[in-house]
Amino acid sequence: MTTSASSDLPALGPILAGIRSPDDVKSLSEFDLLKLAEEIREALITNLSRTGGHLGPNLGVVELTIALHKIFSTPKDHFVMDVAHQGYVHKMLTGRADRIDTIRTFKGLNGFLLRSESEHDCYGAGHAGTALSAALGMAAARDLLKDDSHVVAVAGDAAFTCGPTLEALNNIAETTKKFIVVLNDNEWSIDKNVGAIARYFNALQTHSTYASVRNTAAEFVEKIAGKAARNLAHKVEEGAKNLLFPNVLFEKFGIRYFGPIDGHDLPLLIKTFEYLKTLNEPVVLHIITEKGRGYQPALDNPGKFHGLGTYKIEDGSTDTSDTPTASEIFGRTVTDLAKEDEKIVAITPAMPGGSKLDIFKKEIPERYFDVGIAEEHAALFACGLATKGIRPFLSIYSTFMQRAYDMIVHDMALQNLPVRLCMDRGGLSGDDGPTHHGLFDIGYLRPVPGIIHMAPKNEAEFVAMLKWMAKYDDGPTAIRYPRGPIDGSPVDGPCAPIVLGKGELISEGTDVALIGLGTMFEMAVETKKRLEEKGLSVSLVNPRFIKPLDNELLEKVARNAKVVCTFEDHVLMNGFGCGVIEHLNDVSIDVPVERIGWPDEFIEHGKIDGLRELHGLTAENAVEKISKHF
Ligand SMILES: Cc1ncc(C[n+]2csc(CCOP(=O)(O)OP(=O)(O)O)c2C)c(N)n1
Ligand SMILES: CC(=O)[C@@H](O)[C@H](O)COP(=O)(O)O
Ligand SMILES: [Mg+2]
Repeated sequence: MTTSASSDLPALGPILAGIRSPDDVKSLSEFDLLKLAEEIREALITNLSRTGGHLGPNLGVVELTIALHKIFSTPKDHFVMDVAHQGYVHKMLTGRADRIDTIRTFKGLNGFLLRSESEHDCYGAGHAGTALSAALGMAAARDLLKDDSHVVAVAGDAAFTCGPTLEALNNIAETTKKFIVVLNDNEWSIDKNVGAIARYFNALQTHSTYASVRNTAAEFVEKIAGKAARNLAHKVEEGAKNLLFPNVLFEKFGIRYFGPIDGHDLPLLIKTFEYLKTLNEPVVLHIITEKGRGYQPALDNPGKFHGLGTYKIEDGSTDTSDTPTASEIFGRTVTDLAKEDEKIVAITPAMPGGSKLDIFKKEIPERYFDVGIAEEHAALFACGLATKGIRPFLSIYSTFMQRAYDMIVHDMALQNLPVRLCMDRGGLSGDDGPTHHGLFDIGYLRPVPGIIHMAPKNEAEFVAMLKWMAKYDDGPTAIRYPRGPIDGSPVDGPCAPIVLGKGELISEGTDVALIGLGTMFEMAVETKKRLEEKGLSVSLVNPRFIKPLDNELLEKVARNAKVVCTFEDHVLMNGFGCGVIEHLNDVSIDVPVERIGWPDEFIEHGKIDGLRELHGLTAENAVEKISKHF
């Protein structure tokens, strides 16, 4: 393997280093393609050990992606990848191999496909379930425009548990002819895939007719690729299971099913795509792959290596921290609460590891529900439970909660159902970038009548709020908390009791009123210190509640201030600060309000501190904005 001349270049093998565009893939011999696959795996394992990323999913699609670029021609043809976290190989084969060591780093390659990053990225993603619908749109446009491009949607087995995927399946056969779906089945979501669809796919792999169709499979390959391919028969028998296995699910959708075949058998994949390309009907190719293929630590622990930070190549070990993450505090607390209250249940849409509800699953499995990648269903399911007096804690990342917004309004709030919405990754998420930053939940929840929305400033308050939510049965409650630790300022003494709609007045002053929401309270504390060094008298408030706002406390500090400043890990548009401005206006308190928060734009990927500095979420900037009023 070629190592870079200097440590700042990616480690690329000679064949991979020579790939400047997919055309370079097409000119390679089968032998070199197999070598290329080895070099891509080396490059993924080596470079991602330094940057982190979605190693497991990408190791699973090396042969698939090579075969796609061997047979099809982007950007004329279109590859639409579901979630697109498995797009690193595609990036390397479309002229970005020399930047693979920048993946998910500031100003580096995005961790998902991105239209603005390359003409070969026809569609961006980050959230699951979008590929088939978007690809169908491209196919319909192709038919209208009468061009002859091919559209290939690549979706994992878990993506098929996602509502929009099934909505697309319902439409494909009535909308277009030439359309290829690749079902990349590795039996894993982030954690083990769940539900009836996962079991159905598994049944296709193990169906007893496999043995009886071996000859048929060999004939199938001969039909695809001519007699020469027949000598691949032993490969076919090994790699191609039930090639012609009648498949109810897809056939009923009017989609011809092929597979399952070995998704790591590069010659077979190439021959199969060569054949499928000639068909003028919607088809699905079911391939069986291994998540983490080629790297034993990832094969041994697909959940950990789905997406991770930096790791040691030799054993896949990662740095650990003694400081618990907010998710760990959440998982532990809700599990302990559930041991005291049999009405408490936990729900996750396919994120037991990320939400740390795997703690709950282990200790109280009978009251734990993983519903698959199905946020809309998760919210409705929680509503149903709540009608019967059950106390559902629904954990969904803030960004994925956007999927369930109508259920929050139409089902939860309108019926005043006591569902506990636990929005993990509330705030900037960092590495994953704009598709994953949880920067809009205040904006989309604040207008909803009757909803309660909280944000804790530190661990003690987080636990206290969860305990309060466990008892509060008079309607929906929501709490937002960050990715990583919530180790804000240590509590001086026990956490003051949580009282609905009441914030905390930490100090009173006559010049400036600082209101720091959630984890941004820390920045308000630092700002207070700097302002006092300038001789100013500062009030400091921990609001605790976004809704209902503590109007009495807000009026008290605003009347005594020459300027108010709010701090939030959320966009400024319709954020917490807007609520403050609205109320002060409504009670005719005419005091200027400065706001520290994210600008009205999608924030790129990168490390949180660097992005805060870049976009002015700092105590320094707060002091500068406030000082203009004196
Ligand atoms: C709407 C939404 N919910 C949850 C996630 C988190 N997520 C990212 S990848 C993934 C699992 C995808 O599994 P699969 O489609 O089988 O692809 P694989 O990683 O196995 O290749 C999940 C749940 C997401 N990206 N989008
Ligand atoms: C691709 C995807 O949506 C998940 O893998 C996500 O990247 C997980 O985010 P965390 O790392 O914050 O759990
Ligand atoms: Mg999968």
